[in-house]
Amino acid sequence: MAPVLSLRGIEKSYGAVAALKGIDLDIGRGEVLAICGDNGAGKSSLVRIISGAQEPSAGAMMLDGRTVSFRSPQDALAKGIATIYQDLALAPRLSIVQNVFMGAELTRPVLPFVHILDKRRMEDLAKGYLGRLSVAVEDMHRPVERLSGGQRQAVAISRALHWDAQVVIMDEPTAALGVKETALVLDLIRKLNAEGRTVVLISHNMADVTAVATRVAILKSGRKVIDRPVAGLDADGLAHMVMTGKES
Ligand SMILES: Nc1ncnc2c1ncn2[C@@H]1O[C@H](COP(=O)(O)OP(=O)(O)OP(=O)(O)O)[C@@H](O)[C@H]1O
Repeated sequence: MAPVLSLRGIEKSYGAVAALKGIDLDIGRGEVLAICGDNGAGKSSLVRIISGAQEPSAGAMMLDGRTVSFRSPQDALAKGIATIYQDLALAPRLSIVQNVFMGAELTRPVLPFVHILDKRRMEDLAKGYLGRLSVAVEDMHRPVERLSGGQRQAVAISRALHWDAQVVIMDEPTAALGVKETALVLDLIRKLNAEGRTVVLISHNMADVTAVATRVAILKSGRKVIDRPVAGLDADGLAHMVMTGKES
């Protein structure tokens, strides 16, 4: 599988703390890559680097084989990498449509040089994105604070679809969710992947990882200690690897 994103020798230090130590990682196009590791292993630091939220202290990143650096999360998004953090960055009081198009509102001309919001088109498109994720919401003007946790994830993912993100990074997407909502979110990941999009899943939940991931990279004390297919692993075996940093 040709990597969509490659990391070579990525280091990140915070003063005297070395959070990432020489990470080499290839993220294959169309895979669901889980990144696991104990607290403090370096997962968040790695995500912040590939999402454009912070720069590495050393090392290189290649996007589609070309060296790249991201100036900001917006820059990474414009280059096809969307990150969905646990808080989802949604505006709770605003509607589904407003959240999907936040910062990318569509307009239409009504007079020369006069444009107004194209509410109909945004509503239709938002409905289409949720439909592609098999999430049916009747009222697209419902504030997102009135949606379930899984539906909110779907709104955040719809935003990534609007930007046509090729890589969607999801940081602990099921951490705050119950069983039913977790199942919905895992299904969203499968749907995204079925469209050919690459998903990077940061998770402490080994059952989620074995349910949807094709490959797992395990970090320990800032190093990548394991990088292997998920096939043939169960949640207990994976948990053991995360704890010991060794293949069992
Ligand atoms: N802004 C920061 N300033 C100083 N040290 C930091 C900072 N961010 C992270 N660290 C340190 O870097 C190391 C890796 O942290 P990081 O948050 O990347 O790990 P993690 O695997 O995401 O952990 P968790 O699962 O708890 O979120 C830790 O030792 C942490 O204390």
